[in-house]
Amino acid sequence: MDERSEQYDVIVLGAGPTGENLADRTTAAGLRTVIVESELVGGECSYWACMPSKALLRPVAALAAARAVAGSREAVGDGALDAAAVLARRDSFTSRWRDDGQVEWLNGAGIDLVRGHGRLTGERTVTVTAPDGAERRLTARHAVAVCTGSRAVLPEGVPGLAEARPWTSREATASPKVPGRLVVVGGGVVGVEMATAWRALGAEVVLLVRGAGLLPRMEPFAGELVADGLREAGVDVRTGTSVAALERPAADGPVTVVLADGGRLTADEVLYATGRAPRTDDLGLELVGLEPGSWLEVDDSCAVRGVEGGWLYAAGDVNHRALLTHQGKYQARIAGNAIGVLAKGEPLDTGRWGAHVASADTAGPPQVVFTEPEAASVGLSLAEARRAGLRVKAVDHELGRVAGASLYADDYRGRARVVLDLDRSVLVGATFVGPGVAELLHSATVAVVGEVPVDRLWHAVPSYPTMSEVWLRLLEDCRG
Ligand SMILES: Cc1cc2nc3c(=O)[nH]c(=O)nc-3n(C[C@H](O)[C@H](O)[C@H](O)COP(=O)(O)OP(=O)(O)OC[C@H]3O[C@@H](n4cnc5c(N)ncnc54)[C@H](O)[C@@H]3O)c2cc1C
Ligand SMILES: NC(=O)c1ccc[n+]([C@@H]2O[C@H](COP(=O)([O-])OP(=O)(O)OC[C@H]3O[C@@H](n4cnc5c(N)ncnc54)[C@H](O)[C@@H]3O)[C@@H](O)[C@H]2O)c1
Repeated sequence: MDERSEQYDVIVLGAGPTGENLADRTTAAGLRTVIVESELVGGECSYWACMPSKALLRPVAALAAARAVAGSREAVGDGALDAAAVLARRDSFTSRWRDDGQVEWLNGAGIDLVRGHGRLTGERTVTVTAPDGAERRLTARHAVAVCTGSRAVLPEGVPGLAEARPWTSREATASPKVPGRLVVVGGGVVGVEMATAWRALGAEVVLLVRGAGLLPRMEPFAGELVADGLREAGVDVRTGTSVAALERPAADGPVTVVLADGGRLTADEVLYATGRAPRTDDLGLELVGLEPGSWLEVDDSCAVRGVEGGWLYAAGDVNHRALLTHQGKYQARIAGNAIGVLAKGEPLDTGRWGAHVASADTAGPPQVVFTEPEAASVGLSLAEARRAGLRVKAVDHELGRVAGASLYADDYRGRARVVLDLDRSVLVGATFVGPGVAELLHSATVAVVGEVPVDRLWHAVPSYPTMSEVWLRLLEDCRG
């Protein structure tokens, strides 16, 4: 070992939710672990993604819920959200972009923190460049885990895009003020959530979607009901619409969005919500024969494929298996435990649902889209199940016909679908769309991941009168 290097058992690059959980697991396994962070401990999720976006969206749902019920509707009247109070609450959820609380957690968990940009400079070796340019060399006895996440990606070849200084998810979640007019490009999760939030906070919002509908990875009815909700809230949703160019002649002036059909829109800000790219461009990946800037391909224990000695791991967004905080944390538990077991010289548990296999990524991870209505899904959509060659049928039910839903909101509108594998009589997917469905999802996740036979699910009795009684109707049709 080089005398100038500091030796650890495990080095974790990136202190987002994935890196923090991975470091926690390896530390719990008795391995001395250091985490390297170039920005804020807590990562994208805490400061520019999940937490601030959900802090902006929760008041929208709370007001909608009050409006949906006679009696409370009269109490809130036509009042708009108090934007200043919502933004202040968002700021408190991001700890005003300070990470002292999370650093305290690392200290308590016994994990060392080194601040700066980490880069591989040899086998099991990382060099960290601090903001002042000082360098530290760290070596790992057992593993280096890359948990560096992803950043927003802007499309290439759109004239004027860079000069227009578009918002990405960072500005959309952290803006200190409500723009008067906002154009959102992209009908994925970031696009629909941020259109929902900023519209409710008072912006005029146009949502431009190049495809035929919103939320293309979910069942088609999810995108349709979310589009209805956005339109009812006053968002101008335009499908089949592409941007040809942007013009922002004055740095502090408005931006003009030129559409492919020749139309023009003027806005104060334009948000590009067009997907993510891995933060692997300056990581020294070439040292291990990998392409800088690529997603890191891993096996089911999150070990990076093709690296001799099996010492390099990648978990969370950076491996592109499932760009969700809960899946990153799940992979972190799997990979952290795997590193711990291998360090003891013991074998991994690699069966389909083994302790060291991130099988839930491939079964179809759960996801909640916090729009109004909410959309929640787990497992495969009907189309995905068919593409996978399964013999399936979809069973649908209008949620509003369930007593719990009709109590939840007057004129409740929502839909549930389960996808039944006819050969095994288990559910392989479920989708719920409607106000307040987020908390319904975990029951479906347990059913899908547990591969619980429909005849046994029949004995899982939902409480009356909750929305969960939709399970009774769905299961009746599955059995019938
Ligand atoms: C607007 C928005 C809303 C979202 N909402 C949700 C949601 O509600 N629920 C959900 O499950 N998911 C949500 N996501 C996705 C979620 O944010 C990501 O899946 C999650 O942050 C991934 O965690 P991670 O730890 O892999 O990466 P990150 O959170 O990106 O953390 C990576 C960390 O690595 C650091 N880093 C990068 N390179 C280096 C380096 N070379 N050296 C040192 N440090 C480095 C970064 O500074 C960062 O702190 C949302 C995403 C966006 C954009
Ligand atoms: N509630 C949640 O769980 C949540 C919330 C936000 C983000 N996320 C995660 O973060 C990730 C990133 O979200 P996202 O919405 O940025 O990405 P996304 O991939 O979900 O959606 C991007 C959308 O932009 C469209 N697009 C791509 N290039 C385009 C272009 N040049 N012009 C117009 N449209 C274009 C795509 O067709 C796609 O529909 C997602 O994988 C998501 O899972 C999760």
